[in-house]
Amino acid sequence: MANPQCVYGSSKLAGEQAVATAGTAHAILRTSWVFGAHGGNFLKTILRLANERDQLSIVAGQIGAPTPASLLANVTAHIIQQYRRDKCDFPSGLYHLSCSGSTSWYEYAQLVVELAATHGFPLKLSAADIQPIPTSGYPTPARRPRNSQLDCSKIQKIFGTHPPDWHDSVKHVLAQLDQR
Ligand SMILES: NC(=O)C1=CN([C@@H]2O[C@H](COP(=O)(O)OP(=O)(O)OC[C@H]3O[C@@H](n4cnc5c(N)ncnc54)[C@H](OP(=O)(O)O)[C@@H]3O)[C@@H](O)[C@H]2O)C=CC1
Ligand SMILES: Cc1cn([C@H]2C[C@H](O)[C@@H](COP(=O)(O)OP(=O)(O)O[C@H]3O[C@@H](C)C(=O)[C@@H](O)[C@H]3O)O2)c(=O)[nH]c1=O
Repeated sequence: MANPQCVYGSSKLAGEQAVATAGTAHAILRTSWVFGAHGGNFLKTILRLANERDQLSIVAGQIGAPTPASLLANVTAHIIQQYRRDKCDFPSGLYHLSCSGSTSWYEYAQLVVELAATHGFPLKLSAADIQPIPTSGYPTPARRPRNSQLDCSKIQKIFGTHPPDWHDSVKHVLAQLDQR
C-alpha cells in the first residue's frame, strides 16, 4: 500500500488516483532511479563530480534499481501498441517497471566510476575514493525512501516485459556517452 513520505510522493499518488478514476483506459508506470545519456540524472552527476573532486561521500543506506529512460520509452511504446490492438480488452492499471537487481547509491556510484575509468573519461578519483555514508550524512529538504525496490512481476506477466539487469543498463549508457 502506498505511504508517501514527502510532498513529491503525495503529488505522485494524487496523480495516479486522478488517472485511475478518470474512467478511460490507462497504464500508470511506477519506476525508480531513472538515468540516461540525456538530461540530468545521478549517473551524470557522478561523472561530473568524479572529474571535479578527489573524494566523494555517497549514501549507502538507500537501495533501489537504477532504470534507464530507454526502457521506459520502449515499454511505453509496446503498451500503446497493445492498446491499439485490443482496445476493449486493454488491461488498465498500475504497473511497476524498473531494472532487475538492486543496489545502493554508493555501489552504483562505484560502478559508474569503474566503468568511466575503462572508457578513459577524465577522472580525479577512483572507485576507492568514494566513501559510503548513512542517509543522515547527506541531508536533503525532502525525505528519500530507504527502499525503492519495486516488484515488477505484474508487468512481466501482463505485458511480457523482461527488464534488464541494472549493471547492463549502466554499461550501455556509459558506452553511449563514450561515443559522443
Ligand atoms: N528521475 C527519477 O528517478 C524518477 C522520475 N519519475 C517521474 O518521471 C517523470 C520525469 O522525471 P525526470 O525525467 O526526472 O524529470 P525532469 O525534471 O528531468 O524532466 C521533466 C520533463 O518534463 C517536461 N515538462 C515539465 N512540465 C511540463 C509540462 N507542463 N508540459 C510538458 N512537458 C513538461 C520538462 O520539460 P523542460 O525540460 O522543457 O522543462 C522535462 O523535459 C516525472 O513525472 C517524475 O516524477 C518517477 C520515478 C523516478
Ligand atoms: C550528488 C550526491 C548524491 N548523494 C545521494 C543523495 C540521494 O540519496 C542519492 C541520489 O541523489 P539525486 O539527487 O541524484 O537523486 P534523487 O532526487 O534523490 O533521486 C530520486 O529522484 C526522484 C525523482 C525519484 O523518484 C527517485 O526514484 C530517485 O531517482 O544520492 C550522495 O550521497 N552524495 C552526493 O554527492
